[in-house]
Amino acid sequence: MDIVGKETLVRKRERVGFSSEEMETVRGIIARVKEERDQALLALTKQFDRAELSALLVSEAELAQAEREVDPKLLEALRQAAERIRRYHEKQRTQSWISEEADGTILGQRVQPLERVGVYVPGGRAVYPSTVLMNVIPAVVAGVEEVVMVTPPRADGSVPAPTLVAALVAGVNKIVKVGGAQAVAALAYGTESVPKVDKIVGPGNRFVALAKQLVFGEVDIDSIAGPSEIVVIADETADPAFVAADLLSQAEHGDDSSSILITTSADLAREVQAEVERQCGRLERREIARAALAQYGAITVVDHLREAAEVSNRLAPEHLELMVADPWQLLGHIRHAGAIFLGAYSSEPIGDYVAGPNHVLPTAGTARFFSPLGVDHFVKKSSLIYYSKEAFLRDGPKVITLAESEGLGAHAAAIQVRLDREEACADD
Ligand SMILES: NC(=O)c1ccc[n+]([C@@H]2O[C@H](COP(=O)([O-])OP(=O)(O)OC[C@H]3O[C@@H](n4cnc5c(N)ncnc54)[C@H](O)[C@@H]3O)[C@@H](O)[C@H]2O)c1
Ligand SMILES: N[C@H](CO)Cc1c[nH]c[nH+]1
Ligand SMILES: [Zn+2]
Repeated sequence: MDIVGKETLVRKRERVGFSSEEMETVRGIIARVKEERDQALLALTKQFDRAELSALLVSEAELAQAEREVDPKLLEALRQAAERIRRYHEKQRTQSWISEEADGTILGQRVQPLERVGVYVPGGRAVYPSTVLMNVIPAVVAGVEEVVMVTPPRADGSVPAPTLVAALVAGVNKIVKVGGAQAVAALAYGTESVPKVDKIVGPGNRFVALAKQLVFGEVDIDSIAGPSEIVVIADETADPAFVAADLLSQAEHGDDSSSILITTSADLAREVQAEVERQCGRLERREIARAALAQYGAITVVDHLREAAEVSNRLAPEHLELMVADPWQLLGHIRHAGAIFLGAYSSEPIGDYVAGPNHVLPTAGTARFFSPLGVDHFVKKSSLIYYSKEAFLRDGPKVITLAESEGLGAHAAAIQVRLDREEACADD
C-alpha cells in the first residue's frame, strides 16, 4: 500500500460509470426476459453460468439435502447470527400512528409491509450465506408476506448448501436458480416461475446493479451496493497488526474493493504498510487483495484527528473504523459513513457477520444520503385523513382560495358543493 497525500487518496476512490456496451448488454437481457420469460432465463443461465437446468425453482428435496449436507457448526453459527440480526432489526420497526385534534379531525400514518420482495444473492465468485441473512431478516421483521430469493446456480445446476440453509434460517419462501441481469428482470416483470415483486434488494456485480437501476420505477429497489470499502482512522495507540488485518478483510472481497488508512502517526503508517505485506502473503485470496490494494488502497498521514475525520467525511465510506484512544470523542466529528466501528475490538468482520446491524451498506460515497438496509426498506406508508364537519367549515374557504390561485376550479368546486349544502341546511 502506498503512502500518499490526502488529495491523491480521495482521487483513488473515483470509479468509472457503466459503459455503453454494458448498458446495451443489460438492456438486451431485460428485453429478452420480458419477451421470452422462463425460456430466456433457462437460455441465459446456460450462457452465463454454464448450467443446463430442468427446473428454475429449488425443490423441497434440494433444501432437505442441503440441511443434511451442511456443517452443523456453520448451521449453529448462522442461527446465532440470525438471532442477533433479528433482535437488532426488531428495534427498527416503526409504528402506525393516529392523532385526534380538538375539533374531531383525525390524522395519521399507517405503516404496512410490502407484499412481495425479491432478494438477489450473489453467486458468481463467492458464497455469501451471511448476505442472505442480512437481506431477508429485515424483510421478515417488517412483515413482508413473500420473499423470493434469486441466485445464480453453479455449472452443475446446484446452489451451494450454505446459501440454501441460510435461506431456510432467514425465512425465504421461494428460491429461484437465476442470477445476473436476467434475475433482476424476472423479478421486475414476472415469468412463469418467478412472481413479479414490489421491490428488489441485494448486492451483486455491475450487471446486477445496472439491471436494478434500469427496472427502477417498474419496481422499487434498495440503494446500489457496489464494491466493498473500508476506511480506518488510527492514531499512535492503534495496533498495526489489527489495522492491517481489517484493511485486508475488505480488500479480499474483490479486486475493485477499497481499503484506506488515515492516520496521525507516520510510524504507524509504515508499520501498517509492512504488516499488510506480511499478512497478505498468508491469505488464500492474496492475489485479489493485492490487486485491490494496488488500485484502490492507500495510506495517508494527517496532522490531527479532526483532519482525519474531514478526509473520511469526503470519502463517506461504507465502513469506518475508529482505532484511536477515544473513539467516542472522534465520533462527534464523523458526518458520513455507512457503519462506524468504535475501538480495537470492533473489527469490521464482526459487523459483516454477527453484531446485528446490516452489512448491506451505502458504498461509493452514497453514505452522504443513503442508509444501511433495514426494516424501513420493506415498509410503505399511507397518510390517513378524517376531517370533521366543524374543521371542514373552518378550512374549506382557505382551500378555495388556494385552489383558485392555481387555476384548479374542480378542486374549489369539491369544497364549494359542501359549503353550499351546509348553507342550504342552515336555511331550512
Ligand atoms: N455489499 C454487500 O453487502 C455485498 C455482499 C456480498 C457480495 N457483494 C458484492 O457482490 C458482487 C458479486 O459479484 P459476482 O460476480 O461474484 O456475483 P453475481 O451473482 O453478482 O454475478 C454473477 C452473474 O453475473 C452475470 N454475468 C457475468 N458476466 C456477465 C457478462 N459478461 N454479461 C452479462 N452478465 C454477466 C451472470 O448472469 C452471473 O450469473 C461482488 O462485487 C461483491 O463484492 C457485496
Ligand atoms: N463486507 C461485505 C459488505 O461490504 C459483506 C460481507 C459478506 N460476507 C463478508 N462480508
Ligand atoms: Zn466483508
